[in-house]
Amino acid sequence: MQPAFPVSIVPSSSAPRGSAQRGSRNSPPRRQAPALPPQDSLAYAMLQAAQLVAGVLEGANLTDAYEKLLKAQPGWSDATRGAVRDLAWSTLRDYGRGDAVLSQLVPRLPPPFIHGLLLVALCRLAQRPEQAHTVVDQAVSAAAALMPGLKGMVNGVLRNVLRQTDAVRGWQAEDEESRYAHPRWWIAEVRAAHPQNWEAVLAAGCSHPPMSLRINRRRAEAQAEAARLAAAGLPGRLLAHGALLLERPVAVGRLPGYAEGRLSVQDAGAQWAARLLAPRAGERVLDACAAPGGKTAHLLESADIDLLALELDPQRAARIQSNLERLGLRARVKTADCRDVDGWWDGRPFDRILADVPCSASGVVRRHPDIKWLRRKEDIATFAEQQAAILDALWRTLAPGGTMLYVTCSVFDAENGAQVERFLARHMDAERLPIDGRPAFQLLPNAEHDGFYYALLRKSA
Ligand SMILES: C[S@@+](CC[C@H](N)C(=O)[O-])C[C@H]1O[C@@H](n2cnc3c(N)ncnc32)[C@H](O)[C@@H]1O
Repeated sequence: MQPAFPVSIVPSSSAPRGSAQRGSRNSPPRRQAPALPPQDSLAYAMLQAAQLVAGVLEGANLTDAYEKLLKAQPGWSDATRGAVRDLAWSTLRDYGRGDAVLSQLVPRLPPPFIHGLLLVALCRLAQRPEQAHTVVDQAVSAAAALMPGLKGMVNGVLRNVLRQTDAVRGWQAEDEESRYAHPRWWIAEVRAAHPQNWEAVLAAGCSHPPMSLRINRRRAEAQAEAARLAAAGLPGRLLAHGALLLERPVAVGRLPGYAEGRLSVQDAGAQWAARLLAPRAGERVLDACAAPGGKTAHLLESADIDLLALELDPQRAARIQSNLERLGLRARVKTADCRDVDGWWDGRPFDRILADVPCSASGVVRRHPDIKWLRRKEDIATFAEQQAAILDALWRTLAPGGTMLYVTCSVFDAENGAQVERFLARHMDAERLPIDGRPAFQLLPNAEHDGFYYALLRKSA
């Protein structure tokens, strides 16, 4: 799968000098800071990606940091935005691979920017070995712009890597974290939960994610919409449950029909939620952890229901409203902690509840590769506690005979099967309804969809 924006960025020496270059002929003479490379150069994209990677190494959220950067750089071309994104995301997907090499070649941990830059360069060298010398030159230019005193070190390390390709392969193969590009504890969790498929799950976690669309059946017909997109150069395949899997990802702004609310971007795995909960016209439905509202909207597209959407984070709650407006849908949206039932519930029970709980996001790690670097094993128990509290609180608000769909985008058992087992042990009035003949529906990430877990729980009448 190709990245959304193929990186077609030129080396800095052949690029025209861009507006990012500091100083001008008319400026008064002063001590010159080293010039930034031109914006359309690989060196510039590497420099920006290195800063994003360095931020993550110090604990920053990648998506937030990237969005902040885009706001600060409104003049970037699509190519520059795409190149920076692709370099940063690819580098972070490669967890452990660069560090297996650096631990052999660099005696002391370099400053975060240089550490990030070396990781970006190593990832790019692995992706484009035929451009090895350009990659090294561009990495050195990036270092020269921000930390000129360390450009010789960057040059030396990367040239060493080029001279020792067999040794590099050996170091990476020896080390489990490098071989599977995931933290060791994570590998162990996946291996225990999915003994037959653990290597495929880890490989999917390092791949480029697919892009799927959800057709708004109130405004468009699936086959006709797929044909319209194909005619516009965006071919795709309709999957059995109605999701349209695009052959190639595309920027949302280039999707015809998006602004008109005929379609939304939603992973094919996430599109099972509305089908499995299957609300009927007139029912009272609660979407308890709703932002940004993808599943809320799908539920409303599928039936005329009375829906309450809850969300803890007020900024994220605002995104639900704007998504619903684009799609021509209506729901009551409330900012609330769904565990604080007395604070938001009017006492009228719900026929159906969607509990799409906060989780480790280990099933969508290829979209958020910073979580491989930031999560700790202990976080899983914290998520599991939070999930149990949410399930117990919501159960009070479900009508006798009603159903609750428990959803995570995790591949860890503590958040999935083990969580549901513990819930069933605590609630004698709960039974698990089989999904397609199985006790639960675990979708493992692959080329069609991300990783999700679904369990359907029914309250005794
Ligand atoms: C997995 S995301 C939901 C995705 C959403 N269902 C969708 O399909 O677009 C979980 C959401 O739950 C929210 N959340 C976390 N704890 C919550 C709580 N106690 N009450 C309500 N919302 C909560 C998070 O802020 C986050 O937006």
